Amino acid sequence: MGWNHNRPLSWRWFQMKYIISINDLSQFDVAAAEDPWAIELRLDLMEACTPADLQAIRSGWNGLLLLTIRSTDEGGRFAGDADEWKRRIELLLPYADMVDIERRFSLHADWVRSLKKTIIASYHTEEMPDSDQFSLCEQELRTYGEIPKIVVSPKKNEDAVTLLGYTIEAEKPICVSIMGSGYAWLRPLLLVMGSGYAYCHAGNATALGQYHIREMREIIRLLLKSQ
Ligand SMILES: O=C1C[C@@](O)(C(=O)O)C[C@@H](O)[C@@H]1O
Repeated sequence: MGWNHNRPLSWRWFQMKYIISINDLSQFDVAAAEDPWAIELRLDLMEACTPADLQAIRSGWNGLLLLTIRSTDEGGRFAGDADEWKRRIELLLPYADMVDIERRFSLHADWVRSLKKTIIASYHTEEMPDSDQFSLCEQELRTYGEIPKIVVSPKKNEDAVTLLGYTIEAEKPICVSIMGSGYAWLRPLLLVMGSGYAYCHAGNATALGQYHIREMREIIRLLLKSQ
């Protein structure tokens, strides 16, 4: 089922969900003050994060909490296996609403779902997939997660147009984004074309090409203001 092309773009504006990604718990209050849909804790980038830390965060935050452990193969700093991944996250899971799970850790998806957590099934590549590869990846991610997230690396302008087309045609919900700073301008356009989620920062980017949440909101407001 593709995006409902009959809906006005302004309707899409209300569907867009901004996630602020942080790599240090000291950034949490600044992120929460921007009132994002969710805050992502990049556990692979943090020195320490304890259940007590998350209990304190939960007491003052009504938004959604997303836990992410990004592998080194997909752009992060976690080099452990799936069982180490589970050990790293299990004591923190009670405080989370959502968990990002890469395919290599997906053998634990049923356990995460049994704890009533929403799964963002993610894949990050430094390549630009063709249509079949994108569709196959989307289908595989949907076998274990409610929200597939596909982050790719456009190499030329034609790839940017192609990626927008994949996003329009993909089943929803989906998160489609890009790696690197070369095509950062695609991030808001992917939102407009049907990606339901955008990762932003609130002062400390966790990835190249991220916009501050206020920038992203303003770009989207200007892009859609005539709708
Ligand atoms: O996968 C993503 C997207 C991201 O890499 C970005 O480019 O904004 C930031 C990560 O923290 C997040 O888990």
